[in-house]
Amino acid sequence: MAAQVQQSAVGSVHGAHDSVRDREISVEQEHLDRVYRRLEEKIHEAEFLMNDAAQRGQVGTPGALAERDAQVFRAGIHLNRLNNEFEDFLFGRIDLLLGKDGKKGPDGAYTAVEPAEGAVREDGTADIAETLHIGRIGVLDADYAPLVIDWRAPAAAPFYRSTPVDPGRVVRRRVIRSKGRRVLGVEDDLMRPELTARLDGRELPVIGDGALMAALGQARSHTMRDIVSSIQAEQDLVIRAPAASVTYVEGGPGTGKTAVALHRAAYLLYQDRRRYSGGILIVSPTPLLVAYTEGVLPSLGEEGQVAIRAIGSLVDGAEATLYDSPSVARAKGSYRMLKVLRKAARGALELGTPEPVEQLALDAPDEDEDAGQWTAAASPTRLRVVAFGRRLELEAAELDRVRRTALGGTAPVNLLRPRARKLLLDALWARSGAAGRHSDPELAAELRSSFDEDVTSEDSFIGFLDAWWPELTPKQVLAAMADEKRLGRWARRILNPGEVRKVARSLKRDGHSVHDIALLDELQAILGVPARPKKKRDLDPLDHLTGLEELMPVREESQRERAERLAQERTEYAHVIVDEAQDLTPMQWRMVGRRGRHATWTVVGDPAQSSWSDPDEAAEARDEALGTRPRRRFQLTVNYRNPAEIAELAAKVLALAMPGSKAPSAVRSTGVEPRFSVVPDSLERTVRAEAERLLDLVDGTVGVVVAMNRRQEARRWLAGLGDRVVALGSLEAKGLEYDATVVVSPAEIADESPAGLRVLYVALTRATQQLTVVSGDRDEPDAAGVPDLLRD
Ligand SMILES: Nc1ncnc2c1ncn2[C@@H]1O[C@H](COP(=O)(O)OP(=O)(O)OP(=O)(O)O)[C@@H](O)[C@H]1O
Repeated sequence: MAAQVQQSAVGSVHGAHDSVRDREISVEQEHLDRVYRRLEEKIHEAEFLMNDAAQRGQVGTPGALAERDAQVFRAGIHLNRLNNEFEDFLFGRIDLLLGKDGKKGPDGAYTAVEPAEGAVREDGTADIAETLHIGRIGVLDADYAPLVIDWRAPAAAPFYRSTPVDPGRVVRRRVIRSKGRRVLGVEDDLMRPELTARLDGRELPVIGDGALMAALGQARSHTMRDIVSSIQAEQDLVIRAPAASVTYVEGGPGTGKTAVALHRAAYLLYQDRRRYSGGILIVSPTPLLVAYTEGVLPSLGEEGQVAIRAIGSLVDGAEATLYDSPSVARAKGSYRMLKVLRKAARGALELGTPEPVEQLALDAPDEDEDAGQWTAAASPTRLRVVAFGRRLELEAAELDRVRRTALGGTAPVNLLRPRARKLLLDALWARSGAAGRHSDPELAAELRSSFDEDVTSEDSFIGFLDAWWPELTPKQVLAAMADEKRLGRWARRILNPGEVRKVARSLKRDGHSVHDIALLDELQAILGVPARPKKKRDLDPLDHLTGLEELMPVREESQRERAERLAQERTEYAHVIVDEAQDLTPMQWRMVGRRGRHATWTVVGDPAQSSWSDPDEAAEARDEALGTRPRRRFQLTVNYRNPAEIAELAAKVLALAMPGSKAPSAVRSTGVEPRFSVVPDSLERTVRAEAERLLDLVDGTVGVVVAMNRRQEARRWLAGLGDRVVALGSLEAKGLEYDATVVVSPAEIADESPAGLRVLYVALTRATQQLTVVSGDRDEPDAAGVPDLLRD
């Protein structure tokens, strides 16, 4: 295919400059054409090999064949997806001075890549010795020379790590913007502006003001974009950090923690696909953030092995749909709940058989309408059986004793049932008087075993055991806790009476809160699941992964379906990434910890944005979940989201919320100051008018953030304004961003919970361009409308 030279989108006002830009675009276009020609060749090869292999069966060593086929076949898949989905398959280029690669760092990237001696002449001139193109996947030409280097390969690291302060061999770093097969533009950053560098005898041209600024200024949609073409050096260090142990990342709002976490998942898969076939779990705070970030991994060519799940969706068959008030959340999230649950799981046994058992099973997702009510047939208080022709009976006191002894075991409650059964038989045997009948131990044992058989085959015994030691499900126990008196008993000296009342009331509601999900998971561990005959299931292709087989399921099952299926089947993962980690309660840390007992971890968060009121307790739980694995700590310091004007305002709240902590520095300024608006009469009219004004000003999205208890009415305020604008409760705004935001009543948000100031800090840091703060009386605005909380 002939190279197509594309016209620059920029007009010709700038004359000579534009012709240089056009020439540079056409240079990149030629390269992209070569890449596509090569990909087409590979897809043909792949089809040929596939057909050939199908006709002739396996030839050669299966591993080697499969590996080779997989490579070409993967190229085919990528080509299809490139044509359909990717806007910028090839996105970067670096022009390098002559040099020798230095030492490899622990992450496999070259760390000390300095120019060779003599690469820069004394007069400040130098020649470009090597040019590398960077893209979403690697492509080699027919001679195995790289046409495109995968962004995750060590050789691509200088594209991200080189800075004017520490340029290494990189002279010019170029971001290429393309759509499908068409190059649309280029943006250059000069890493060594002091040099006069030549490429093929011509001076190296530099186009544009840098790609980062161009990316940051773009309008936002309701889905996050990948940042693969503009990852910054400090972020790249985190993405490529070795997987072993725990990678711990802190950074203020907008420093790219979520973006980095997602790119890290893609990087880890690239590094060691086989190891991570055990699955990567990304835990996100809200379903909104899951929906916002879901597209990033597919855009990086990865999805199958990564499950992104909200913290309220980690337990299959239960989904968080409700919010708890701060005081209920505080009780349910705290470590104290562990003791309450242990007591409840044991206490629930005494309540007898829940009715109907199946309807409340944890794995019956659609049938939990009764979760708030505990309808039980009372636990039997007498056991009557006939054995060896005699009637035997155990009364309430004896049954109680047996139950207490059985519960003295350390196994999960449901797994103690065999022990309880054995103790019942012992008690009945003692009553039978048959114990001393034989002195010969063998005969005595025989007699006992026929006694046991006699008793256990009786319907009355079987029925009794089912009612007296029913197999409990987590949902049943949680439902049993909705009774205030009962909960009061189980939580004596653990929760105060006010907490008992509120927690019990919250459990009466139809549905579960995000905090209930962690309780259900804990109960599952406390109760245990008795072994059942395993269901036959199809062979998991990942169990026998070789290059080719890995790709086969793509045809029968979409990547997404496969990811969902695997996510459901999996209970433990090879790597766990926790986003917004500062928000996890102790009980949630326990839940997440159970999913990564043998995993390596990446934990990203910002203590200043924590909505959990007791950070010390949460830190203790986190340390317990992460165990003694060594930690590698990183700090992200640059705010890519908020313009300086907005970051400065938010920093005032940070100073109140966490005195002494440092806000990240904003990377850009827009000259647009935040706007302050007071409510003259109707809050609804003020907010709606402001949202309309902002919708006119920005191309992308507008978020209206209100206190949690106003979110329903706020949705009504905005009715009919279209889907570019959304209303959010303050806790729902976590991790999201909008072109413009309206923050309604800082005082209301701050007063809503003990962590209210930190929640307000989150709300104020969501905007990429414009922020309006609307104040009511409670905010005590000054003459300029600035609320008390945001004044100097
Ligand atoms: N290197 C980068 N190039 C371009 N955009 C970037 C870069 N790093 C971050 N961003 C953008 O900055 C914004 C903030 O990123 P992200 O949401 O990952 O930050 P965060 O640290 O998780 O923020 P928060 O703590 O507020 O949730 C996003 O729009 C992201 O795409």
